[in-house]
Amino acid sequence: MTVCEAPGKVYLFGEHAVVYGEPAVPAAIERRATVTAEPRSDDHVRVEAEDLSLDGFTVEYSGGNGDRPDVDVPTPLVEAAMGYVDAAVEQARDAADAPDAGFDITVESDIPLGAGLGSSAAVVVAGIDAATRALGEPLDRRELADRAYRAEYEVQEGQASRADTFCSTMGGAVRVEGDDCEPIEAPNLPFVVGFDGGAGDTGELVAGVGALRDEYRFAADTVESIGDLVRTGEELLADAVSGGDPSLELLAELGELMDFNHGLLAALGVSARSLDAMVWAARDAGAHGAKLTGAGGGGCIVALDPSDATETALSFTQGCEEAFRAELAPEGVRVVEP
Ligand SMILES: Nc1ncnc2c1ncn2[C@@H]1O[C@H](COP(=O)(O)OP(=O)(O)O)[C@@H](O)[C@H]1O
Ligand SMILES: C[C@@](O)(CCOP(=O)(O)O)CC(=O)O
Ligand SMILES: [Mg+2]
Repeated sequence: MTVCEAPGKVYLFGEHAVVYGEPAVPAAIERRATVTAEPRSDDHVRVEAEDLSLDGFTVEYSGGNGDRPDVDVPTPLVEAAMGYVDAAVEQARDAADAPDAGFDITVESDIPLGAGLGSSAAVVVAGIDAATRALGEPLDRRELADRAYRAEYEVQEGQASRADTFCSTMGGAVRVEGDDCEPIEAPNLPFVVGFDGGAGDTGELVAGVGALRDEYRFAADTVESIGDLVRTGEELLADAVSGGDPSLELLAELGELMDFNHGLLAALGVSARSLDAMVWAARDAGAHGAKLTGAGGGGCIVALDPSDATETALSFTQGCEEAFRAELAPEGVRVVEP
């Protein structure tokens, strides 16, 4: 039995624009998805994913030949829910050259689903790592990140960047621009997350931005402006002391860019009333800056505040279901010793 856990992430800057080749800076946070993989003697894959519905469900299906599970829920629902785990298993089989490998898989996660904290990437990264290790074919982290990206790309029908999967694999803060992915040094940023209890559809939201960008020159310019903003933010981070507490001046400058980034994302149509309400509650409480994180449409915002004021204010904000401090996760995917 092999158990691996991989972190979720927040975007300091650059989501959506990163899909079109602009740079982005996500940072891994200490909320993790844990995947257990146990090889089976047959080619079946049995998945237990308690978080996927209120009651959870278990499905079993066979490998490689397109068989779908026989369960008591509509097939599109199962496929939507199972897509990422399925794609992770396929990548592991391919990497280990074991097309008929079967697994018992268990997924547990404290990353809310579809809320912009990268639950899908964490599940895919931890899943591929656990399954390849279970087959005795562990991957190096670059290959793991690459295969996890391919899994997300496939499930999201070509609408994915490498940002989430690379960040979840490596941990810490990373910079992604097209195929170019590098860990970067970053100070210990005081992230506070507000979660509205809802979710957005990543594929649909990415497609919406794509359509605007195709239709209007000014929408394409907005995407490019996000890229300019990210480059400005990167310079600020490069000048900061890595690992230490950031200066108030740096927080103020990063916060201003986060506010700007939120405005540009809202212009691209991916914010929501609940996200705007949480962003304003954070700013009113004295956060240095606040923005939605991830695909948007609903889900989470991220604010910068070393004090407790933002977390407290968010917890009293109508429409905010949960507020929490998100510690930077310096370590990416890792094996959990039983
Ligand atoms: N705990 C989990 N168990 C199984 N699948 C999960 C889990 N968490 C996330 N997923 C998969 O990831 C999908 C959500 O991914 P996505 O829409 O990209 O949102 P995000 O990555 O922002 O959380 C879920 O619909 C599900 O398929
Ligand atoms: C919108 C996007 O930039 C980030 C999506 O993040 P999440 O899946 O909502 O956590 C898409 C991508 O980069 O693949
Ligand atoms: Mg995702």
